[in-house]
Amino acid sequence: MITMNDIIREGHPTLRKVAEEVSFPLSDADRELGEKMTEFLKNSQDPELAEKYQLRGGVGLAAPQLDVSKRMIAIEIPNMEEEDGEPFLSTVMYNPKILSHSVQQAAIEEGEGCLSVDRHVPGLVVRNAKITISYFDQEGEKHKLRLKHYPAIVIQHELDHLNGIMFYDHINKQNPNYAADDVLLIQ
Ligand SMILES: CNC(=O)c1cccc(C)c1Nc1nc(N2CCN(c3ccccc3Cl)CC2)nc(N2CSC[C@H]2C(=O)NC)n1
Repeated sequence: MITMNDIIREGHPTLRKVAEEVSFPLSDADRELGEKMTEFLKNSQDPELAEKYQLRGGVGLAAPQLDVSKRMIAIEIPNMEEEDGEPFLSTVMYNPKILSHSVQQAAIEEGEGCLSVDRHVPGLVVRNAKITISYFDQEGEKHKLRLKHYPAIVIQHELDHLNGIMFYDHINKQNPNYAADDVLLIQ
């Protein structure tokens, strides 16, 4: 199973590389890696397993964070309403791509965290509020998805990892908590 030891931290060059597209049919390695990434996110959200294996909670993980410079991300966003219900979004995306996005921007009011960043970096990370993405699943089927607000932010954070971008690259240097009046602040 993937643990925090497998996650590379800021300063590691792979986090600043542009990752390579994945080819289909998937190799066994790429298929298995996707499954392990999902397993990590689920474990990280389970209080007992997170405690037992000292995992930081995450809802997204990109292959470059495991020192694998490939365009694949795992997303595991729990359903905020009912406990133990179906997750809001649980999938591994291969060769994900933003097709279009809103003019409207949004940011998580509390800022963003990253499993590859062992420090609290305060500030608003302003992103597109709504995005339309395409991606391929494990079977090579192409999907198109429209997302908004928190899920859209999570996907953009993970997509940034595929292009060597860290969340704090977006934070306003002069005033980290600056966001224009029309930026939607997400709880
Ligand atoms: C500095 N302030 C903050 O971090 C911050 C502070 C407050 C609120 C938010 C909302 C913040 N922000 C933030 N919180 C998260 N989690 C909340 C806890 N959760 C989780 C943890 C444990 C079990 C189950 C779960 Cl569900 C996991 C996800 N995740 C991200 N990000 C940025 S986009 C990718 C995503 C990611 O997975 N990061 C590892 N940001």
